[in-house]
Amino acid sequence: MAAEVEHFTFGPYKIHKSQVFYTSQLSYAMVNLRPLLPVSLLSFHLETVTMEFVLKKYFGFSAFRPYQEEVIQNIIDKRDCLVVMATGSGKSLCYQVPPLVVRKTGIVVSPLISLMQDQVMALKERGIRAEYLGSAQTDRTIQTKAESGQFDILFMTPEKACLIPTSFWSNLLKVGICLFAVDEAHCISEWGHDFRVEYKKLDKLRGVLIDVPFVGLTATATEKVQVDIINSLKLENPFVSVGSFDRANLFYGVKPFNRGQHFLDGLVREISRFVATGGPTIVYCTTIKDVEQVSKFLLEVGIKAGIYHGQMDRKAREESHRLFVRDEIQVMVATVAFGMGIDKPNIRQVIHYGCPKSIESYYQESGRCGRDGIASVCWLYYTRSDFAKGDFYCGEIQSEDQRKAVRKSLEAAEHYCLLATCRRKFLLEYFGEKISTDRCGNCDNCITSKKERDMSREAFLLMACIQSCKGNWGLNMPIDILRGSRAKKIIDAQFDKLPLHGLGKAYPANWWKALGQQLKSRGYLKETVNDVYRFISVTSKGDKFLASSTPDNQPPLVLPVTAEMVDDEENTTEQEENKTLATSEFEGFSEAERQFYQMILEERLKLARSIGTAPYAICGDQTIKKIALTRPSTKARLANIDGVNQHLVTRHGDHFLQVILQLSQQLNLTLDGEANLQTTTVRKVSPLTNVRKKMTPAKLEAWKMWHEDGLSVQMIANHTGRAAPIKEQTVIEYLLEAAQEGLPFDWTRFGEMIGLTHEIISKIQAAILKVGSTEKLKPIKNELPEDISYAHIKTYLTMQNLEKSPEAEGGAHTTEKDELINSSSDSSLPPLRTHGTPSGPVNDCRAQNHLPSVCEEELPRKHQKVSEPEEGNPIKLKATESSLVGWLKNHDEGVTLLDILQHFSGSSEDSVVELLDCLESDFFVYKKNGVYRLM
Ligand SMILES: Nc1ncnc2c1ncn2[C@@H]1O[C@H](COP(=O)(O)OP(=O)(O)OP(=O)(O)O)[C@@H](O)[C@H]1O
Repeated sequence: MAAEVEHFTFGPYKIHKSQVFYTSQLSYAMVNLRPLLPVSLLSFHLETVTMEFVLKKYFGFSAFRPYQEEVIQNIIDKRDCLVVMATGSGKSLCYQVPPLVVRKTGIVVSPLISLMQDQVMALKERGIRAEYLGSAQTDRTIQTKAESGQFDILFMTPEKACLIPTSFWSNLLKVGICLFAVDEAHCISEWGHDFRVEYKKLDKLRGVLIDVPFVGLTATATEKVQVDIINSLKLENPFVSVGSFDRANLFYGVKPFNRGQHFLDGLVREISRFVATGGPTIVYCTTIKDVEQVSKFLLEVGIKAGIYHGQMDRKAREESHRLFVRDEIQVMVATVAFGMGIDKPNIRQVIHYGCPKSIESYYQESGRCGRDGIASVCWLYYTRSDFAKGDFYCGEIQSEDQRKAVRKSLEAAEHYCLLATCRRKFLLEYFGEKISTDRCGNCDNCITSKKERDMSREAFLLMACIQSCKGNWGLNMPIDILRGSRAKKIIDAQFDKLPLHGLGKAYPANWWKALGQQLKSRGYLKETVNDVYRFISVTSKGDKFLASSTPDNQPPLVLPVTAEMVDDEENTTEQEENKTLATSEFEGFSEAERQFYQMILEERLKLARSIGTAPYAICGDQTIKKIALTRPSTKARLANIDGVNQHLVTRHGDHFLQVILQLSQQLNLTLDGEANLQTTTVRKVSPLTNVRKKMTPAKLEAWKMWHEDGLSVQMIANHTGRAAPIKEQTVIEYLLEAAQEGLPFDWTRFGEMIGLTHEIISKIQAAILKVGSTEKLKPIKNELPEDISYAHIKTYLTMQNLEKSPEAEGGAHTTEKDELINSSSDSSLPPLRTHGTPSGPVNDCRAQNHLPSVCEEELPRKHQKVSEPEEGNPIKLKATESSLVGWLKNHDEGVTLLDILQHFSGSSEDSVVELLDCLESDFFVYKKNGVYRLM
């Protein structure tokens, strides 16, 4: 890292560094000098100041995951942090971003050399200056370079951190250290697994690294372990961020097995299926003997499998690791020695051949799977003898406390194996997380088929969906909706917006037809025939069933598994994992696009080989999928794809564009399509279940009281079942949140209850138009009369967000005054755009027959003034790089191409588009959902 400069010079301007704010806003200097500076100079400033810019530039992502921003901000503010988040949730970003924002070195202590090496490789591929110090480092100059601040991120082992001379730290402190992160911080605790004694000594550095925030990060820490980490690292008033442990994209399954030829044949068959679809697999064995045996079987059928265990020499282990991480071999058979040190995001299957020694290690090892969020599978095979290994695992452990902890963890692992109920629930509750549902729908126990079984949930879904179709269709339509079809007829009727859309993907169409047949024969459904058309509807018996059901809870409805269902269910059960992958992997892909995807994966592999890195370090599978679906023809469009960083565009952009063009021609695919990749992280956990997971019990309870028990907001607020009354405003917010989460919602009742009239809506719309953004409510409220409350504004915005037209949903009622206002409509106002839903079709009243007040034609004349200055502006502005950047700066919420063309009416559309293309490929401007924003 270069020595820190005191002043920045821009032509005649000299700015002291103190005038540059390291915040998510543009710097002081930029704001003041923007109109005078060419973009090439602005870039320097943009790069130094924004967290979002760092995220897109180096990582290619357009949005932080929920907790990341807070943790990063706290680190930048020099506060100690403890981050406990699921594997693959994006913890690393929390220590990777601050050094790039504040331009000081971040120190990261990591337990394994291989892990550090992989992370360094991936960071370098993003244009980040990263290195590591540890026994395997052969370059003796690294330490000297590091202490002069030449690296953004410096990894080191705990041993190195403790042994390195104090002069190293004092030199580095002079040039600047922005954080001291301890990754896999559970190693610090004797209560956790993987206890490492050197971790306990790290606290000594507190006295050396004064004023440097310490950050502990781990994916597996019970409350006890969290306390241990805080105490051991002496974290002072830490910002603690504990997220969900749920890995929703992972399927969990367990089977007992007997070691032997027969089982191994089956296992090899199963692995072959994954390998055929390009799904990297790890097989964890409990002994080296098993590693050798399983790999021998795999090699015999021609599967290239690597092995990894503690008795191999270091070189052989490293080579095995390298080949797997770089996609040169698809299967790794290993002992737990191949544990924390894998940073490969696209592992699709983790098999445990034998019960692991603790539930923590199982969670950690299985968690290596699907870190890129794509559906993946974790199978655990156990024998009863595995449970008797407690003494063996205790080995040489002296401490009685630790022996106890080891035994307890093994017991928990045994419990997990023998469980008859939801495995995810068990795992989450083990880590202290409560989930309100008993069935996740994505583990073997939640999907097991029987000859006769309770199909209440499926019946609920089908009947509710038929009801949503309002008796206007045959059985195929609701089935297609449940199965997530995006056929034209479904899009046209907006059935893809139904909360039920896609909830029935787990079963094929024939399965649903068989269920429909049964429900018909039992009087829950009826079919009427008109001419040659058949219409399906719910009978009064079906209505009663629906009335006594909630999305979480239905009265039992045990139905026989018919022959048609048996075939499908057996298939579903036996090959659940493959089906999940096969369907979700290529959801939304045409056959040609699927081929395109496979071919471009190959190209990425070749590119990675040629530059000596891992394919995932260039970009993740998820990004490759988006490329396969959009097939960008320009660097600007490539840069726009989530996961594409600046380094990739600069270094490999031309190569990628050439390959995309060539493959598109070869496969007869057009360029520049619109990606609609909603389902790449598809999982079998139903979204309704997720709703319950996301909503807190208090919110869900409020919604139930309102929706099911018909209570008023006032009654809910003062309900006697609650320890203390809550504010009515809070209840309203809870209810709006429930609507947002997709729970059934009666907008008419809600609108009436809060007194939302058309007149009020018109006023809110006009206020929004005047304020120009919906990001903050206060400015909107300030534009409105006293009697229009935040509840009105929030309700209106929620409906907009959910693309609910107040009229169609009955969310606003009409008063005489409303009619008067509506009759004085005017068509001169620009379309209303709300934050987050920039130009959705539902807002376009020419396409939809929705509430007039949502459309510009119907806004009252008195609001016309709002847009007059723009319209009446006689000066035709010309767009240049700096004028465009300057103007975008004032539109945080983004603008459409039309907005830009209207503002810069002195420039042609072609020249504006060309300018935008340049700005996009240079990472100044980012386009999302048709809206341009400054990065
Ligand atoms: N804001 C984001 N947007 C999109 N993807 C992200 C974001 N943050 C992280 N990721 C991706 O999520 C994946 C997992 O991230 P990361 O390796 O940081 O997880 P982790 O929590 O550190 O996992 P582990 O505990 O296994 O080390 C990576 O592929 C990473 O690129």
